[in-house]
Amino acid sequence: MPHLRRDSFTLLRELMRWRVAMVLSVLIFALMIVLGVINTRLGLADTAQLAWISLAVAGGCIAALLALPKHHGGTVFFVSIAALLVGVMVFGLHHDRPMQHWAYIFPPVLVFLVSSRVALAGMIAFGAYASAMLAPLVPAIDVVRFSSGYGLLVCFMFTYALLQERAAVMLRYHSDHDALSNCLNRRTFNEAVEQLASGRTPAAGCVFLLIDIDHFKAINDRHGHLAGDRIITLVAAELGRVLDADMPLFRYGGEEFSVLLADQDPEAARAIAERLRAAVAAADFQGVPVTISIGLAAWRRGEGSITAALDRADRALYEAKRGGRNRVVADAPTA
Ligand SMILES: Nc1nc2c(ncn2[C@@H]2O[C@H](COP(=O)(O)OP(=O)(O)OP(=O)(O)O)[C@@H](O)[C@H]2O)c(=O)[nH]1
Repeated sequence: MPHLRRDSFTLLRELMRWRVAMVLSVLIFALMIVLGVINTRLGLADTAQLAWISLAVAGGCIAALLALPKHHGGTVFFVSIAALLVGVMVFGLHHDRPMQHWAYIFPPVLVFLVSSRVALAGMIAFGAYASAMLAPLVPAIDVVRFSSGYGLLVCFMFTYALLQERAAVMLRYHSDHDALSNCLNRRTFNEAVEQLASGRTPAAGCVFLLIDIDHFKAINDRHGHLAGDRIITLVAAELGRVLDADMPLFRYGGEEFSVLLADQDPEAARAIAERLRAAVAAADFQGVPVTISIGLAAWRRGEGSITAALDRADRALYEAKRGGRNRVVADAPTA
């Protein structure tokens, strides 16, 4: 759907990032209280002080995360940590203090921020940078030890990020598609319509096609519901064959489909609808005669609401049914 940019998953990812940042901050806060108390009891003033400073930083992070909008908060948190880690490396070099243990935090931080491939490039670059910083400060064997440990961590984190990405792609597919017809589902349709209406896509208008299988109740009654299901799947496949890749097909309801033609001229849209109708009428559905009726309505930004256009398409579909079925009808303004 090139014209219909969908961003609910991006938003979800940003909200998850905020949640992870929050959980992490709270855990570090709790850990620092424990470390602060233990170090104070052991009389280790320096490390206790470090724990109290970290406690204050974690507390500040929690406050900032609560104050920032959730879809930015997590990103700001992880970008700040990544910048802080680079700062720590530079600080270590300038003060002759090896800081390699901090470098191990970088891979998980990066994995929360960017895609697996970008994270891999970033992790390698940071590892090389940290090793180069370490080289003048410690014996060569310690640089080798650090690089080996860090390299292993990179392998694990990259694999984890790849798995996460794969799971997200599958989850997204299943949440966007209808299991019976394999078309995009009604939720995706609603989201596409909402994005068009709110101007979050470059498209300035669209044509809706509402498609309904004719006499489907009779098909179910005569051939059984399983055969009915099979016909829904086959009709969807036939419609998909006629439509171009940038013409999304949705399962709108039971035996109803919809097509959203972004920035399409109504005349051309009508020709597409005719091609769909003719293709279904000519196809062989395992000996069952199947036809479809199509209602069509155009919408342009600034010319009435998008739901009113959908309503017009629905009324045009009703006219197609009333006119004898197996036909395309455009509503009056579109025609
Ligand atoms: N097999 C099957 N049937 C479904 C599904 N969803 C809806 N139906 C059936 O589709 C039928 C739709 O019937 P109606 O809305 O009365 O319309 P129709 O018989 O297609 O007649 P017209 O639309 O007027 O041509 C109902 O009997 C529903 O039970 C489904 O997923 N599978």
